[in-house]
Amino acid sequence: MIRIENLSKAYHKNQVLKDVNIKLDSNKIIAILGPNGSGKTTLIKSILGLVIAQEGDVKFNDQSIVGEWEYRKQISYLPQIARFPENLKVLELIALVKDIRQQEARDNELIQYFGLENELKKPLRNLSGGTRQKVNMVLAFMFDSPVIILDEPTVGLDPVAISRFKELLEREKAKGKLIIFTTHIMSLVQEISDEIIFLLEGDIYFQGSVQDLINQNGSTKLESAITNLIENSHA
Ligand SMILES: Nc1ncnc2c1ncn2[C@@H]1O[C@H](COP(=O)(O)OP(=O)(O)OP(=O)(O)O)[C@@H](O)[C@H]1O
Repeated sequence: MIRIENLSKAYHKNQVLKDVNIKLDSNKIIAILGPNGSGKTTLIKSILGLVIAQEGDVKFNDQSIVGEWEYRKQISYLPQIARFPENLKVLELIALVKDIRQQEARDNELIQYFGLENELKKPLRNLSGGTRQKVNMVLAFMFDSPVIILDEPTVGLDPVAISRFKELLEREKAKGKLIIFTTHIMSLVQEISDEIIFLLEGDIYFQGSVQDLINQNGSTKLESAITNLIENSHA
């Protein structure tokens, strides 16, 4: 579905992605992992066309995304930090995004699912951090997009909301979608991902299943397998 081919991106002298090659297929939940500053958000933004790489290409259904924007209608995106005008009310924000996208939306169902009924008339500046993230969840899941990209989706969410989020992801995957997410919470990765892509200093250090990573790095837990992976890479 998505192919990243020989992608290199530098911000001035800071080489963030180095000749990255990845294939991302439907019907999977894929976790992009790596230490702070390893290039996860840059990689995601390259898929979305928000970051322009110096070299390489991103193909969506075998077509290069360079100069294209129509393909974006097939992707839903939850950014790491969502920036919207603070005076907008929740209901107005949802209406605005629906208006821009012009696609059928299941916002009401998700508002109930995340218990946001009493927040709809509040301006964004009055929302708690977790409630903001629930609103972002509604925006990310309300269109029936074949690809869903989530940059640190569980930040600020309480345990009930996290459990609802996981349930939602499984349901979306069952529809044959491709779900890509980043997180620093290894228990979440172990629980829900089919595949891991591990980035380190702009290189792909590992791509495969959680079990393969654990087996390769001689540990029983994902967290220690990743620590071993990083330590071995500096050896
Ligand atoms: N717009 C930008 N201009 C200049 N440098 C940038 C820009 N965006 C990111 N960077 C740099 O690129 C590198 C990778 O950043 P990126 O946000 O992709 O990392 P990340 O893996 O998502 O990190 P984190 O886990 O902290 O979210 C960092 O060194 C960062 O400072």
